[in-house]
Amino acid sequence: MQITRFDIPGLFLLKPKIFRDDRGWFSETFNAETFREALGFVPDFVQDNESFSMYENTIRGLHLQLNPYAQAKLVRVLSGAILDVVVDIRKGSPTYLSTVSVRLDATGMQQFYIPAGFLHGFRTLEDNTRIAYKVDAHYNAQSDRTIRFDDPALKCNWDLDGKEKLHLSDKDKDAPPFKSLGDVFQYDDMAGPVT
Ligand SMILES: Cc1cn([C@H]2C[C@H](O)[C@@H](COP(=O)(O)OP(=O)(O)O[C@H]3O[C@@H](C)C(=O)[C@@H](O)[C@H]3O)O2)c(=O)[nH]c1=O
Repeated sequence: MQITRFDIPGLFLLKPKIFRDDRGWFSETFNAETFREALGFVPDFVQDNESFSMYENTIRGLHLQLNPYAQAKLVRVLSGAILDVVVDIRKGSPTYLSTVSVRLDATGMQQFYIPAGFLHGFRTLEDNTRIAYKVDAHYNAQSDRTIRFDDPALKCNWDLDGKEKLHLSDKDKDAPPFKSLGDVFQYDDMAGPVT
């Protein structure tokens, strides 16, 4: 498994081994032992999610679940492509409010590991984009929060030129700014494994 690290410790881009032959290919998309060997820990994933977006420039996010339902996520693309965007919102983190944008696509088969304590969202880069992600805490509607994807206080790079027609849910269109959230995550409580 190939691992790429970022300026924010704890985020990883993983590229599992792909076995190609005359029929096509095979890949283990998650193996707890391989994950442990690569990163030194294994998230306790409890839920697998998929979403399908019909249109390019669909934006989902920025989302989080409050504790005790805060989620680490392992995101990959099954068809199409996304720009995945995260923001470190762990108060006291050396990289507090730093943000990373990373392209994931079906052909690259990259997987993006995002620890708990981050805002997460993505923009589809193609029509008919389907993503799959594992999470280590169950969905909890009462803990679910959304923050404006284009909040200027967050400086996220969505790689937009302003001319695109964006597709957002009503919830995401009406999302409040980051400052309304308050300090919901403390770095000392959730620094997580950094390898
Ligand atoms: C996320 C989620 C949603 N739902 C339901 C609630 C709602 O009726 C419907 C659609 O939910 P949403 O509009 O929140 O779906 P979506 O905008 O795709 O939300 C997702 O966005 C990405 C960026 C994330 O990071 C995820 O954690 C999640 O927040 O599905 C579940 O039943 N379980 C879940 O785990």
